[in-house]
Amino acid sequence: MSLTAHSVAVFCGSRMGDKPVYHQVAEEVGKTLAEKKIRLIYGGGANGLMGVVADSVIKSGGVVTGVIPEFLKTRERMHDQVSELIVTDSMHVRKQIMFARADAFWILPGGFGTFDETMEILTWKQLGQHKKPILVINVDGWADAMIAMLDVAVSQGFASAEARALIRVVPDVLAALECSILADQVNDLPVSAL
Ligand SMILES: Nc1ncnc2c1ncn2[C@@H]1O[C@H](COP(=O)(O)O)[C@@H](O)[C@H]1O
Repeated sequence: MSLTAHSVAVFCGSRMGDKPVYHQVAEEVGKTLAEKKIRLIYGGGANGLMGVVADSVIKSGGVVTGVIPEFLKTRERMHDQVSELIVTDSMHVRKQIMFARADAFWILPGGFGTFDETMEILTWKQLGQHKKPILVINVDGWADAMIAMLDVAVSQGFASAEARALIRVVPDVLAALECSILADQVNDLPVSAL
């Protein structure tokens, strides 16, 4: 028997990006999570695509946990309408809480912070620290270059094909949902391990 995730961490931009389709898909992600009664775990800001996803979940009657470090409360405009807001004293603790609370990770268009979060969650999986699904929603090819970089690491002998298979690229939100199946999970990482 397979179970769909109860909570999904969405990593995406704190900016809007340059294409309307990014905004549209971020809204669709929020609506879908709310309709499927899946809790959104995210970075807690109201800016950019992050804010769009959170607003969309809230508008559709869903549940949102925002996790934001104290030092980013102003810069990322902390969202004050979320169901649960966790303010951390560091970026590391934010990442740890988001990791621990999520059953799966969805990656939407974003910038350097999104890349960092994606690589970290992928490398933790490569090191056997979790088995949670990681899905890149490749909206209008935004992730092509990032995926190409992973493939180059494999072709140059720096990563295994097995490790490359730990992150999946999907075309849309529906596919991400279908791939977000609960896997056996290794115990959550203690903060001290980061
Ligand atoms: N180095 C980082 N590690 C984790 N998360 C980060 C880092 N830098 C920024 N972030 C957060 O990621 C999201 C999205 O950032 P974008 O650069 O807009 O993709 C944001 O909440 C950052 O605080």
